[in-house]
Amino acid sequence: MGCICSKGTAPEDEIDQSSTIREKEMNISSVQLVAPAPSLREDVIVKVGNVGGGINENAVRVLNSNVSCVSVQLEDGNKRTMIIERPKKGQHQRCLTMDTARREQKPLNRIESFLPGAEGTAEIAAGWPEWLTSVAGEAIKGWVPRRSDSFEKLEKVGQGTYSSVYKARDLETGKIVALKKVRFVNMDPESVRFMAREILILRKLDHPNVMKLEFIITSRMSDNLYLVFEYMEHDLAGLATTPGNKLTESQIKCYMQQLFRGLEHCHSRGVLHRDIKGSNLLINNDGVLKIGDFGLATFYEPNQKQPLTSRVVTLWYRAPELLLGATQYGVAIDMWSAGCIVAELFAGKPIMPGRTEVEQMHKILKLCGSPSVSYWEKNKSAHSTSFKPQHPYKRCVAEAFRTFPYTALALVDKLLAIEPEERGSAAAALRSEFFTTEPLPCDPSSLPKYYPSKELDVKLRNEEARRQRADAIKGRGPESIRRGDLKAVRTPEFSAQGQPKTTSVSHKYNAQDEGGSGFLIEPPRGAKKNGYSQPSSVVHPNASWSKNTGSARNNAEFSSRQRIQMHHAPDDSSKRNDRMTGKESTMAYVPKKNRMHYSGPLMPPGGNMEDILKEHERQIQQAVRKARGTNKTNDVYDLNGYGKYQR
Ligand SMILES: Nc1ncnc2c1ncn2[C@@H]1O[C@H](COP(=O)(O)OP(=O)(O)OP(=O)(O)O)[C@@H](O)[C@H]1O
Repeated sequence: MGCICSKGTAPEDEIDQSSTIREKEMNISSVQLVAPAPSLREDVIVKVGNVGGGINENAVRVLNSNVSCVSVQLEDGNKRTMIIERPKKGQHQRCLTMDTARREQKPLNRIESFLPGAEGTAEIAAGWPEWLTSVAGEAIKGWVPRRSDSFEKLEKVGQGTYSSVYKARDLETGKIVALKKVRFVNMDPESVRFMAREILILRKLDHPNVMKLEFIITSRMSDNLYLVFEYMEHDLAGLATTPGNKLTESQIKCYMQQLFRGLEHCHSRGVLHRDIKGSNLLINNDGVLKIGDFGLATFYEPNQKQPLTSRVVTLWYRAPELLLGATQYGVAIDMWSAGCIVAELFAGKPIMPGRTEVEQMHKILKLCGSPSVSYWEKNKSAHSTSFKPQHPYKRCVAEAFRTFPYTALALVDKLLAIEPEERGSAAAALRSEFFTTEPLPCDPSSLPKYYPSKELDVKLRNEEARRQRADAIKGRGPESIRRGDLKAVRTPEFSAQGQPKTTSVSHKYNAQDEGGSGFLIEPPRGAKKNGYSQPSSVVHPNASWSKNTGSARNNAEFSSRQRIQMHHAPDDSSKRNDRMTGKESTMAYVPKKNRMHYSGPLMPPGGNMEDILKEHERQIQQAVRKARGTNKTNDVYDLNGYGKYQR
């Protein structure tokens, strides 16, 4: 049993300094979800008891304006947790209370369900550290943090670019969970905002095929932040590459059906994932697939004018329009990635393992054919000049995948349409013959139980194999062609003018007016400055991003020319974040002949793509041979075919 009160006017300026809450018993039996009590700080509550309110009113005066959830002892002897809502101008201040007994009966972590969401006035920061509430208040609104000592860490199970993932036990429920420890350096507000975007998006989604964020762990005293998810034993990349594990057609259909269902849900909630790939498709021992890692996801609206960044999606799964620098795009980019995955599962290897953006685009054109003249017109950008092949290519999807079952080929053919509009929606994919004809998708519960087979497990397995070949291998192959280098980068979106947003830290996230991001334009999540470790796939146009950096260089439309300038006329003093190590390194001038380019459209405008690619491949081959200490052509990549898995 609890109560809700609404009493007394509280002008906004007064509440900023302190808050007086009065509560009056009312029946709010609809309150189901109750937060654990946040710790009570004595300096917060100066008076408990009647402070001038009417009869039967209890009141507390709260001094600290950041505190919005307090625990108090009422006159009737009951202990109560009071969650303070800050009123809008002219509105009454309200507080919500619930008694301890009820809380103990139902120790849930969410309080959002009884907050008047429609009114949007609640601002809850119960026990959150200030660095988080001040920057990411909206993302944690209505939630209270779980305490770290309520989980037992078991082992590390994943290492992402931005996080470490641990298997852990929830000591309250005994359930095994995954703790994703988010890395921040210096608590930079920008990296906190990127993380907040991920949290906001995860909270908006609720579907069996989408990873659910269950809790967040932190405390007032802590700099750490853990996101708590259901524990998933596998990921699709790991399963697909487990030796001897050949998926049947109906098993592939089962996984892909779940992928498209999850995508359909994300898209219906206005969320683009922007990094669909096998290692982000997590699978549990019941065969349930869930889309994970929403670190690159964004809110979008079909006709939104706000440009989005094109520097998203891991290279092998990146749609051609993104490679061409599109800043207005939609669900079709996720559909393209999904098409690459369907084909990969049937082919048994990634279908377009490009090492650079130029090479990726070249592989796409070789497989999917040259687009129409109007396509180039539509996607006119500095990039398109570089990418446009001199000779038209014929589409050869049907030929390349002739061994695929007919319905799979038809689906892949549709999803790998060069024109985004032709790829259709996730709902349309689910209605396709692929899912409706024999063999039908099997039931997830009928899928075999596997040994843990995450990308990390595969990495460890491969490392072990490499060690065994140690005699032949002197050192490692060029870092740039390892899969890690193909990672997309977490980037902010751009304001309509392409200017860095100057949103103040107290500005609330608003997917509508912020063009989907709601964050300041600052170094991409991953750039050294913002605290996340540096991701790998891009060279930033402006190596030393800073808050005051001019807009043009931060513009989503920074041209390939700018990147070309970085490669071809590097300033000795300029620095860049090393894509492989995450460390800042000086970009020294290298004589043109010996320079190797691993990322980004590297061609001067008007360059001959075929020649450059040939030279590029020759250099990579040479480097691989050198690294392996052998002159024999290595088996790392089949440069004419589809290549082998590299992890
Ligand atoms: N819920 C989970 N259960 C088990 N393992 C998980 C879970 N979530 C993530 N992992 C593992 O941890 C790895 C890293 O997680 P995630 O992809 O979310 O982090 P990231 O820092 O965004 O990584 P990336 O660099 O791939 O974007 C995953 O590839 C996966 O193997």
